[in-house]
Amino acid sequence: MYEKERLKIGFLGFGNMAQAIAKGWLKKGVLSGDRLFASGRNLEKLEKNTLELGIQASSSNQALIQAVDMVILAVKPGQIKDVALEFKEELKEKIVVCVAVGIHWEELSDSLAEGTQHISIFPNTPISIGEGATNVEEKHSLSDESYQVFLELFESISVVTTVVTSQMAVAGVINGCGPAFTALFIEAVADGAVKYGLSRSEAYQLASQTIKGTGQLQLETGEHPGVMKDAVTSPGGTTIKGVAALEENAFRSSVIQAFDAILK
Ligand SMILES: NC(=O)C1=CN([C@@H]2O[C@H](COP(=O)(O)OP(=O)(O)OC[C@H]3O[C@@H](n4cnc5c(N)ncnc54)[C@H](OP(=O)(O)O)[C@@H]3O)[C@@H](O)[C@H]2O)C=CC1
Ligand SMILES: O=C(O)[C@@H]1CCC=N1
Repeated sequence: MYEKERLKIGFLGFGNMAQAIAKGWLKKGVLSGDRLFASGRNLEKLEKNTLELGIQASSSNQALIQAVDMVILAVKPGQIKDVALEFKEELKEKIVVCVAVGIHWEELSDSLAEGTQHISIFPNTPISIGEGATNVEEKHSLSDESYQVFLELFESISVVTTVVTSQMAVAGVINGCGPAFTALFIEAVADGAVKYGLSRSEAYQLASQTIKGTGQLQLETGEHPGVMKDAVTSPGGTTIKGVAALEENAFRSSVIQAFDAILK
């Protein structure tokens, strides 16, 4: 029986994504540092990231797996299968959560022992402040009890969406790549404002709060984005002039082409 209060979680690979998840749990007080473990190839580099968070670091992946109940595989996609194969025996008794882009349940199964409880997910970086969006592959081999524990942990720092295997890639462009697209937009908006004399800090604050508020408004009202746009664009007003200029430069088509670039 897994109890959230006693569960120990290990990050095999402690880069950007693993740190974001750990920070989210710590920030939200879901888990304390003594329940979190991380392993990496270079202990000195690893400790730079673990010490400030109070997480225990190890240069041995094997020791990490043995010390925990849940293992989060957070190395690069190209390294996942090698790591899974190397520690196949040790992972047999654990809950394995794979965050690698493009490594779905079926694929990872080939590198793990039969019967291993594992699930593939696609989180995003805002999880570090408890505002993540996590796509979870529908197909998994966690027991009901393990799945409940997993869900509770990830729902505490993100909105969890169950996605069929064939749509994991497209959904992942929205939540996984989306923070980069959104950051580009924030930067561009600020550049526009700075050009006309607003300070960078004021521009970033205004831009980020406007994106946050608009997203929240859409989530809470379920309003069609076009209706939200219409509510701001008064006839002959200022906003429609800006919308027209953006469309002249194929704003929406540019975004759609980003999906083509990633998925084709
Ligand atoms: N960043 C993001 O927004 C998202 C990332 N992901 C997925 O998360 C995973 C990690 O990505 P990300 O955090 O960005 O990448 P990083 O390169 O930041 O992190 C990967 C980490 O794995 C470590 N590592 C490599 N090989 C081993 C090994 N054999 N044993 C232990 N540790 C090892 C690396 O250490 P070292 O540097 O010393 O080699 C590094 O710290 C990827 O699979 C990615 O697809 C998923 C969704 C979003
Ligand atoms: O670009 C990448 O490699 C991953 C996918 C989503 C975020 N980072």
